[in-house]
Amino acid sequence: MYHLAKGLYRLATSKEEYSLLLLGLDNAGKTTFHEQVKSIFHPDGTSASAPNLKTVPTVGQNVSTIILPDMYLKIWDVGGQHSLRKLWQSYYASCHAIIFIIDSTDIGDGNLEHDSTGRLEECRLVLEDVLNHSEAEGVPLLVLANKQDREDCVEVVRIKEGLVKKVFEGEKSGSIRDSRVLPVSALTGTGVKEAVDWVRSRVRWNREGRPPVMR
Ligand SMILES: Nc1nc2c(ncn2[C@@H]2O[C@H](COP(=O)(O)OP(=O)(O)OP(=O)(O)O)[C@@H](O)[C@H]2O)c(=O)[nH]1
Ligand SMILES: [Mg+2]
Repeated sequence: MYHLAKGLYRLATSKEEYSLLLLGLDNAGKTTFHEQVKSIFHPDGTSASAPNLKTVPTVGQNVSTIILPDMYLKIWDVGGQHSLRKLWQSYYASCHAIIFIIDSTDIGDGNLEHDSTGRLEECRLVLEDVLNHSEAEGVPLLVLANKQDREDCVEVVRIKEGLVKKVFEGEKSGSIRDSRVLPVSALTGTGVKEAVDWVRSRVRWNREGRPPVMR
């Protein structure tokens, strides 16, 4: 009887947990975004606090879990430096969504067909590599055009047309995945809540394809 009651209690109180992987080149703003998310949604039930925006390049990973009314969202913020990118693939099989963050001030004019002064080509290669990995197949992908607070940023429509659409057209598996491109400023927090809301709805939508972990 005790075990039955305990089981029923667990069932009634447990929640779905989804994992979110933050990717992007070094300096794109992943950790800054992560800090804003933590400050807005308060991880592990802690009280609200100002975001820590003094980031240093990530070596390894930063992990947090935010508690939402209907789910736990576990966030994996990994290092984007060249030598660390080979570690990303070990997260693909267990993540439920990927946020790929782009520094909109470091991609020339945002169009692959033009000569570029920034890291556009590097960004394309890295994004393509993520999308073509078999374990990332079908995982919802949110591309964030970050640093939109800066005057020298490329605007989101240009990034969508000039980079993301072209990468998607070349996706090897031709797999169907939910995707979206949104503007954001991780530094000021503009667009951060909308980004998390998109992920929340998409991981739920994809729960048959990638079932959550019950906690
Ligand atoms: N103006 C502006 N600066 C930003 C924004 N987001 C991040 N930065 C700055 O960009 C730099 C890099 O930010 P990080 O969040 O550490 O970048 P990262 O992607 O985590 O870098 P790695 O850990 O090396 O992969 C920092 O100086 C941030 O303050 C933004 O939205 N606007
Ligand atoms: Mg970082």
